Amino acid sequence: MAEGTLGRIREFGARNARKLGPAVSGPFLKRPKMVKLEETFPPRFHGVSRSETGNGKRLLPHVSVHLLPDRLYVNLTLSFILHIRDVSLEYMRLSSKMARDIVEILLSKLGVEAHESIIERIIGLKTVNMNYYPACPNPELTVGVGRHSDIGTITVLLQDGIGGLYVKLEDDNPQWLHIPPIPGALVINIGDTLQILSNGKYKSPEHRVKTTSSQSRVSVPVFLLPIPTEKIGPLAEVVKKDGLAHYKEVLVKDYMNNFFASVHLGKKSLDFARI
Ligand SMILES: O=C(O)CCC(=O)C(=O)O
Ligand SMILES: [Fe+2]
Repeated sequence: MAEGTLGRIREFGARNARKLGPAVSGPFLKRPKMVKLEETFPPRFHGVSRSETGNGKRLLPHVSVHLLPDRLYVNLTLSFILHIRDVSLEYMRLSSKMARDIVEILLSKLGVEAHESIIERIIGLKTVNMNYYPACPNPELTVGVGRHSDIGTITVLLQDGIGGLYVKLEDDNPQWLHIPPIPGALVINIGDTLQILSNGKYKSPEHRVKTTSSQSRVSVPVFLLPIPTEKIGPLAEVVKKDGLAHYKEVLVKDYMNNFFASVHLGKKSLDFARI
């Protein structure tokens, strides 16, 4: 399934990158150059988006196609994306089952009983992105995906064999560790939501993606997060043990809007909920 999914997306990306690039990057091109180089994520939460890349003159389409569950899919207007919709939704369905098991274990390690209601509350929304990063002749001119932590509860990431994903080690030791692709392995990321829920016990890793000059890369993250109208804050059981809450309760929608309102700035996104 994983190989099939990657293959379909690679083929789709290679075929459509040029078509998608100009279609989605129009408004983006009007921004000042510095912002272009810094900003790498769509300001919108769903739809088709692009990441930037460019050397000032020539735009190299660097496409990130975000597919969401049927319910929200209406926002996707480029109909040719429908060709890979089914394969990615099937992949999302399978991988979210496994992610749910991991979330249950992580909750139980916190001393929280993983009732159906809490699970639904914290991973009620599942989304899948299909990232196609074309090879960039001069990777130094592109950002790939800028440094950020994922905002949801947990992310299951499938990557092909090219590599380029880096995770930052401790804040006081700002070193970037390459996460090498391992055949058959998935990368599991804790997101900001789980950091908040666990009152900081689980930490969302800061990560970024660099492109290569010779080969395109495909990755498929499945994000599990609370629905936007949900509120998140440290879980009562954890706060009781810790004696105080390090985060305040926030509306998921507000957290997302704050995250997508600016360029990626590492873990600054968490300041929105920090006490
Ligand atoms: O492409 C990757 O390996 C990771 C992409 C990523 O960090 C994201 O979509 O949040
Ligand atoms: Fe990410």
